[in-house]
Amino acid sequence: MSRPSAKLCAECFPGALRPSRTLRSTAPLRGAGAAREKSYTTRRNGISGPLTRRDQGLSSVVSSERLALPLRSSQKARGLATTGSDLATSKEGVLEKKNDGPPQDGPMKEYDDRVQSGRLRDDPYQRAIIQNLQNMYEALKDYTPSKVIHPTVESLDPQPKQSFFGSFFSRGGAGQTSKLTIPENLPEGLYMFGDVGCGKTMLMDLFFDTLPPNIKTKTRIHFHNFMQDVHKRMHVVKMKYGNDFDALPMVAANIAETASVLCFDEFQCTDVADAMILRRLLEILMSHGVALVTTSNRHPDDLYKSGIQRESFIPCINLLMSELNVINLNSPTDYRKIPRPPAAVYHHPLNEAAEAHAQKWFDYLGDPINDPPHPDTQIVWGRTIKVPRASGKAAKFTFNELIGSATGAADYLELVRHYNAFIITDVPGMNLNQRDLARRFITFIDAVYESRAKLVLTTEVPLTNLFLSPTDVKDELKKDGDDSDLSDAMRNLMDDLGMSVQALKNTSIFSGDEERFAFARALSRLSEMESKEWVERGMGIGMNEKEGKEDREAWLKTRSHWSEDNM
Ligand SMILES: Nc1ncnc2c1ncn2[C@@H]1O[C@H](COP(=O)(O)OP(=O)(O)OP(=O)(O)O)[C@@H](O)[C@H]1O
Repeated sequence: MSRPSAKLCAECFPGALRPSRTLRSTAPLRGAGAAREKSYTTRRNGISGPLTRRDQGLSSVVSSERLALPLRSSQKARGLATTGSDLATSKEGVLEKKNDGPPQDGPMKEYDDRVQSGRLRDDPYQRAIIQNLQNMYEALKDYTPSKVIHPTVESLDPQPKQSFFGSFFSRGGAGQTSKLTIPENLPEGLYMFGDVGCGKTMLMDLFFDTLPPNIKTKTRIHFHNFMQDVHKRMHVVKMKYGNDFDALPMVAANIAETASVLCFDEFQCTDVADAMILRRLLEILMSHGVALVTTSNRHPDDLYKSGIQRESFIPCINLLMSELNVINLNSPTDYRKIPRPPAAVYHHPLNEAAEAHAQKWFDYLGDPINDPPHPDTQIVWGRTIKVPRASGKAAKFTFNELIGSATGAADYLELVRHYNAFIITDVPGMNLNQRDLARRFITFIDAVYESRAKLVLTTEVPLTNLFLSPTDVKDELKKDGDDSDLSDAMRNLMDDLGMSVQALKNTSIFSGDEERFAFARALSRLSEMESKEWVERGMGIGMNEKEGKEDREAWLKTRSHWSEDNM
């Protein structure tokens, strides 16, 4: 049966008839991105100095000192679209959070309040970013997203066969000029990037919490979880209409229906499956009038750096550069490194005391009286993950059991949905030869951190040497053959407990920036997760029954990430 092409068109998206900006994905959109270019600075652990090659690659970075940009005329545009996104029911029960909180004054006022009450330190770099978030808030106050128009099944039927990658990267026009249009009145989104621990997520959350009340639907989600959900939804649609069916527009329309503001934490692309659909996905979302805000550890130019078919991903980078305000949070402070009382959740070496340590925490975080330790299982995509010891909401694994039975982000996300405390014993020091194990373990640490769960470890070596021994680093640095570099890097290494980001940047141990960031972030997160505040949150320590209950509820609320609630 011959059916119309699956190319997105005005017929599927009548929004094209509204005043709009047309996307042309093939022509380099650098012009638009470059137009926003102001100047750039670099943050290397607070050390200023000549720009490195990588820094110079940040050609379109807007320095946070210069970020108080005027609103665009489109941001000022009012009332061009009709109301339509104030529906709050999600078809598949995911993705949406209804915004029916009290009217707010916006992120700037909230930041001031938190600084005044001592909850935040005043940080001039963050203030510059907040000014941009405040601008977006002002634009959103006058924004009425138009009604989402869902594509028809006929319009999405299969296109003629192409190569596997080719068909995904180019469907709907990555390789051609797309007919998608973005409404003129859509407030310009934000892409905030910067080093680990400098406050990107905190700023985005603050913005999310203070969105104006006219924004009826909003979602804040970890990007990993978001993409997982998108793939799941696509799978469901394809099961229904066939493998060649162009599921993405349908899925994107459903998402747009549930979120007129979409905030992504830790935007990244490490996976060809994501790379294949990202540009179209974001483009369709914006064409439905979804305003995007995202945090990332990297500039758009550095996304998917050594990925398969990287060149096909360039239109996605161009889209981010042209449609979002790309800003660098170059704060020199890693807030996670600010000393906090350690709660001794990590123990090394693997001696007799280590097992006692693990048991003590398992008893404390689990529920040995009502739910004595027992084996448990969780199912991910039809696969079984064995949990050797579970009690209450705590799970205890040896490192080998964990890495052997749960091996990827999907598994770890499933685990953090079911448990809120993890005791992992016998963690070995990992060196160059165990990169794979280290990668998996870092993914696990990220999942635990994101879900605000608690983590107890017994390790062979101190945490700072966990993924890399000083000998590895020394050997690696020697390869440079430059003594001054070597001593500098080694001094950094020693000064910063052997693990400064700068020293890592000088080595080739990690196969790319993606890994270096993941590694540095994991260490930063581990240090936050050993703080007394982290460990005691929700445990009601030193509180009466009522306070303890409130403390627990507040903590469970911070854990109630989108995926946890809804998947
Ligand atoms: N101005 C501040 N004063 C006090 N604490 C802060 C401030 N900014 C951020 N923090 C705290 O520092 C920690 C790290 O911040 P956040 O998670 O936002 O960093 P990030 O840049 O998103 O890091 P990553 O890239 O690793 O996700 C959080 O606990 C956050 O609440």
